[in-house]
Amino acid sequence: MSDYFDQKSVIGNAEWCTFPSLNIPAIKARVDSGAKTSSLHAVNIQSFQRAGQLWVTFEVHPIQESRKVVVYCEAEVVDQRVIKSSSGDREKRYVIQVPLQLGERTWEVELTLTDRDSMGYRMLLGREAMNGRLLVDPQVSCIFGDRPQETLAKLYETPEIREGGLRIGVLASNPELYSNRRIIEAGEAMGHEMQFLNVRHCYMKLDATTPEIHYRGGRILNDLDAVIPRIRPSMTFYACTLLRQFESLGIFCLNDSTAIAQSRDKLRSLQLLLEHGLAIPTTGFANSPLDTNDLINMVGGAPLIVKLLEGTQGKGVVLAETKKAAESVINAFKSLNANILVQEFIKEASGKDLRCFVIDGKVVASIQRVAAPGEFRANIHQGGRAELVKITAEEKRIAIKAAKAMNLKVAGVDLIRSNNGPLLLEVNSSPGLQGIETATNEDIASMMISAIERRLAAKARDAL
Ligand SMILES: Nc1ncnc2c1ncn2[C@@H]1O[C@H](COP(=O)(O)OP(=O)(O)OP(=O)(O)O)[C@@H](O)[C@H]1O
Ligand SMILES: [Mg+2]
Ligand SMILES: [Mg+2]
Repeated sequence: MSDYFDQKSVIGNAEWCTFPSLNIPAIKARVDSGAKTSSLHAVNIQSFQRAGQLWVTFEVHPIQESRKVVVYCEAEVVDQRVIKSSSGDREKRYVIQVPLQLGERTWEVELTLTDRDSMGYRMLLGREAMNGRLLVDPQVSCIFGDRPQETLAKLYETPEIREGGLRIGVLASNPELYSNRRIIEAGEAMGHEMQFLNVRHCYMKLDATTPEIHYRGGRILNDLDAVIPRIRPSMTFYACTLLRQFESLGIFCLNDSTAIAQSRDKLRSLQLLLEHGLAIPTTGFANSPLDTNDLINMVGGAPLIVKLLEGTQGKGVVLAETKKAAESVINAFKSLNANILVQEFIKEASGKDLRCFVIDGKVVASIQRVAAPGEFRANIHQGGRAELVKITAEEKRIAIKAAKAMNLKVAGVDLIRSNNGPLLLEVNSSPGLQGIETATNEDIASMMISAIERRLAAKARDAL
């Protein structure tokens, strides 16, 4: 029996812990043998690959009820688990394994990372981490010593602050997406503080005197210098509301809410492009199936293209080879209440289109996408491949003009080459980086960051 007690230390209901590998000298943990795993309250969790392994970067606010001290951490991910929180929500969390120092002893523990700071305690010490080592005396706390305010102030005297760098939020949905990872990587390499902001985790306070945007857990985002929106179509409505709020707080958005909203409306965009004197394939749109026949004639008859207004990645684009097929497809979509447009088929494009990446009124890279054999859609998602292309001066001029017409600072402009010259297909407000960076070897992510630097430098000069 004496052996049993020799191997174990008694701890109280709360203890100060140290995580040497995370550079956290002191964090107060709630001891909870009712919980299996231990958790650390982390925000801005972003995953990345290092030497073939999944890693995460995250920020810890080690001091209770304060967000002033921020420790930037990174650790290898050892597992991902779905955890049911006390509120009953299921959340997928990263698990890391790090040495924990408590008193004189140090041992490896598993921690799940979660961005919800539970009232007060920044850490929960669960029973798995205690097994074989610790016994709990629930009546006392801080048996291994307290850390008064002065001690904490000393321990955290040198929080990492990047001088001169900007605070840039990447407003998106998936931190693991190539484009989002690249933008964060490029921003950090250029000395900025990059924060991945999940659209769904942002919420806002509309108020005449103190408008705010909060991030899940309560962090306030009002002090950002800029936001890079990378909005997936399904999140357009909510994300644009958030962007309007950022704009009203004076935070620069690389692509503003109005421009994004109108670029997501295919018909509105085509109308705008025409208003600016840009050529598009002849396009028809009608509300009623009664007008199908004339609609088909309007765009020059079959073969023709039918497009779902809400489609992306080529999914809602159909080629109808004959008039009969066109009628069936149009009427079928209509009967499902889907909004569609019909468009003249540019056969001579032979499954190729051009993607021009425009930043701040310049074409910074362009590729040609070539459809898979037997396919007319050039989308990479439909098996198309990207290849290098030299675009003409006219194509360049059209791409720049299209981005400008849509008022987009960053745009992916899609063109096809017809017998009557280049025609515009669409302008994307969150163009992907993977295909185009890989094919051209250009560092487009850094160019996006530079656009923010230029803009904010100009703003600062104006303020002088
Ligand atoms: N009128 C047309 N004539 C010939 N080919 C076309 C025409 N419209 C579209 N295509 C081909 O189909 C592909 C997909 O069409 P489009 O870009 O309009 O829709 P989408 O790709 O679904 O939208 P998004 O690019 O926003 O994901 C084009 O890249 C092009 O290769
Ligand atoms: Mg497209
Ligand atoms: Mg599009």
